[in-house]
Amino acid sequence: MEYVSDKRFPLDAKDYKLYEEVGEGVSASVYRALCIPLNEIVAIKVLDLEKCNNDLDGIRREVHTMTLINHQNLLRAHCSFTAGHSLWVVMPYMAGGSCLHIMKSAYPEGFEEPVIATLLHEVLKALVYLHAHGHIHRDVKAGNILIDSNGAVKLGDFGVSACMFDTGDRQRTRNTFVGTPCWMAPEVMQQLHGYDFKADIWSFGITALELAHGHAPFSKYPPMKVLLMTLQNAPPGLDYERDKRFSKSFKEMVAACLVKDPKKRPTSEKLLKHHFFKHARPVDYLARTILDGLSPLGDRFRMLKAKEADLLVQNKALYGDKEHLSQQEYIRGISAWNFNLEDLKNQAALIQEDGMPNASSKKQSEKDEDVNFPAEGAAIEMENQPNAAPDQEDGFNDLHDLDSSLASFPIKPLQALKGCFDVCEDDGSATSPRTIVQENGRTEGETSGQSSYLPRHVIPEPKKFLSGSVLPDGVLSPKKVIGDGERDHLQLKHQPERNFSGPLLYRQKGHANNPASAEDMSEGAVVQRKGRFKVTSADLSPKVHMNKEFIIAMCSACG
Ligand SMILES: Nc1ncnc2c1ncn2[C@@H]1O[C@H](COP(=O)(O)OP(=O)(O)OP(=O)(O)O)[C@@H](O)[C@H]1O
Repeated sequence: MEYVSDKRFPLDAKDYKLYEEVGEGVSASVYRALCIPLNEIVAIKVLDLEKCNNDLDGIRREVHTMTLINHQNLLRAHCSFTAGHSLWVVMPYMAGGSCLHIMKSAYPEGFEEPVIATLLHEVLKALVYLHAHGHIHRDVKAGNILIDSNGAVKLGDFGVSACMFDTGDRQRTRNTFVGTPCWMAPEVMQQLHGYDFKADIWSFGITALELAHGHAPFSKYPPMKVLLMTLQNAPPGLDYERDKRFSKSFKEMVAACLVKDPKKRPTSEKLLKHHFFKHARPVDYLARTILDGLSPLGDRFRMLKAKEADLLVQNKALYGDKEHLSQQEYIRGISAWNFNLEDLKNQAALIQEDGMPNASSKKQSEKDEDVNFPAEGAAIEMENQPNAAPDQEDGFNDLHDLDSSLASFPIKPLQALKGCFDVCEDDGSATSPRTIVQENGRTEGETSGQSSYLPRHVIPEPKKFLSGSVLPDGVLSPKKVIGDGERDHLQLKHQPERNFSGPLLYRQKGHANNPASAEDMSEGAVVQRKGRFKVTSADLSPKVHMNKEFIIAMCSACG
């Protein structure tokens, strides 16, 4: 169902009054606000453009998608404009907040099945619409499912969405590594043949588990481990024993989504017909159940933030290790993993510690080889389903040593890791492209020989890498909780500069004459964004080789 709003939201920060902060994401803070001329409460996402200087394409895409979409289950932006050094995206205020925040506040063990069915039903309708219009959301997760005070559900955050109809550089984004690791489909991690809207179906299945348990599978692990576990282990699922409270149809629906072979996953349209969704109720049921008795969103957000800050300090003092920090970051609701080379090295060290070559890993490898994927949309008898791995779902099993995990990959393992990190083996080969036809029919160049592990199509043009600061110094950082006095200051600092409604145009510094830009480009191999990571391939710069050395060191350390 589509809706049309003919209200005209002003494009000037002076027409809005910012109230409390109600959410925080990778590069943005979200505030409750009043649109003064319309006397309407809205949410304003304030993106610090300076912090996003590597990903302006992503921001442009998000805002563009948010203004074009028109479906009751998708969060549509009213308008957007720049204010000072920030981009403001004005959108409907969803007073219940995200499902993740609701769980963290009141349902740490997850929701009851009728609530889950109702939530997922609404989200799936949004996916059907997006997919039919050629979009892949690429970041379906509880943190991006927002609820209004009347129970209305909207899927938000198009920060990493991609359009299937795009051509050229933008289509190439479907061969980059974007998303949040726990929710990321194996084929997105592998980057071998590109991926399509079925990646959202995998994330949808992971989100179902997240809503059922209060956290996503593997959420306690750092991204490197999540990658390996997703690729090597049987898919997570609901367990007959542990998840007795859930129905067979729920378990079947999850199992149908979490099939490693994307071709065997149902389309969103087909999934919508699954009998599990017969249990979905009208959305006011959500208002009467999970929203009932909750304190206002701003208060919840402040309390969660304070609690999590305490926990972080405690855990750092107690453990000081990455896994606990990673878990805490997940609890914060923004899954804020740092993903840089030093982190990867540290994470590799963790894997080595845990990765004991043992009988169970051998057993697992054999088990994985036997994996049978259920036919698309077919009913699955969970008892006989070899690929459901409920005991691994929370990562209880030790991670196998890298060697055995490599052996159990359904594809060439190093290829998968190379896919993850865009390792190039041979500079020279980059100049001898061969032509491959991808599954999706596109024809792309690929390097030959060993370098064919790295599909050439994932190497963006250098112009893809935005470099340096796009805006002058003195950027406002709206990340901290602000008091009223500070808020006025914040609002004053956000003086509108240019109107970014409609097609967004960003000033970009050319990198040719700019040494700092060249540096940025070489770092393009791993684009770090808190919360998600996006790995793209730059040219064959020294830093890319650092990645290669790292992978090789890691492989030999674990072998
Ligand atoms: N319209 C809204 N109404 C109420 N709360 C919102 C709204 N939009 C976002 N939020 C809250 O702010 C949080 C962060 O917003 P958002 O997800 O858009 O930021 P992000 O930087 O893209 O984050 P991430 O990458 O972690 O998903 C959300 O998880 C949600 O709790």
